[in-house]
Amino acid sequence: MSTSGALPVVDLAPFFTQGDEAGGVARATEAVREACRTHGFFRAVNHGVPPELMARALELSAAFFALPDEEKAKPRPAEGSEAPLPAGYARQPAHSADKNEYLLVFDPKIGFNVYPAEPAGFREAVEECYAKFTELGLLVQEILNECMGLPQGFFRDFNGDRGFDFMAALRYFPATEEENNNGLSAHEDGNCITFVIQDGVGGLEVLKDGEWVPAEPVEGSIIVNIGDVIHVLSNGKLKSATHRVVRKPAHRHSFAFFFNIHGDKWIEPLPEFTAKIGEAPRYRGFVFNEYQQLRMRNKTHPPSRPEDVVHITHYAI
Ligand SMILES: O=C(O)CCC(=O)C(=O)O
Ligand SMILES: [Fe+2]
Repeated sequence: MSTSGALPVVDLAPFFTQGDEAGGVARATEAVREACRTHGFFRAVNHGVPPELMARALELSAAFFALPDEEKAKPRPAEGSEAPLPAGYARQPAHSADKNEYLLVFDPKIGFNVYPAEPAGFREAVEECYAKFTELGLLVQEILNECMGLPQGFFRDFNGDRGFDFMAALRYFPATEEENNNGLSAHEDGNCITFVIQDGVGGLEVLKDGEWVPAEPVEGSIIVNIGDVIHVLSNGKLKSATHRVVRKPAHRHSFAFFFNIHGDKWIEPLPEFTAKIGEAPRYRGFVFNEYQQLRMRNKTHPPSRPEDVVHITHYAI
């Protein structure tokens, strides 16, 4: 497979400016719709997250991951924590095909988080980023509400609980000569909407019509992608695209923010994409937590055959 093309770019500026005589909101909404139908990914610019904050968070994250292993291992999940996933530092196990390490955080308001003592200012930058990504998630969710033709405020009601969102500061190890240079295996995201910021190293790639399209680093921009929940709700009209990270000669740093949904939610294709337009549902319904657990099992007990890994196709009709 070759690499070609580029991700669609969407300028979100019209959502942050007063007055819309020129119809910028409608054009940007249409651009999001088109990108989500064709690629499942787009590059957002003028998204409301300050570029200097993104740069600072990435720099401080690089300083954290450069610490000795004993230091990095200190932020461990609190004993008996009820967080949906273990908060704090983790490294992929040696047997894993994925060669990366990460620090996982939840909404700072909930109190699951454990932070490293160093570098100074890292916690503040992480928390500021988290708050800004939450705002952006709410905005993009509103845009999807519009471009999916759903009743006004549908997502605000259906997905108003932010307790399952989380963010990972990631570091990928440099490519080596001996192994395959997998940083993160090809996968689809299981959540609603994902936001990624990255340093200048590169390596994130998106599968589009059988070709890997690089999501190249462009300073100040944010990569946005649709996850399996939106894919199912839209009966497959908005794509949860397969993507991966290929390792490069240098360490790569990124942040991925997962705008998620409560685990108890029932997920199934919405009437706007089925009964109302005379189309058959392509997925059966499921409780979101059940799918999360199946995805987790893929990681903790990877099936020996790749075809046995659970994807959203598990629920395909
Ligand atoms: O680090 C990246 O660029 C992407 C991370 C990602 O795809 C994920 O964590 O699901
Ligand atoms: Fe992903």
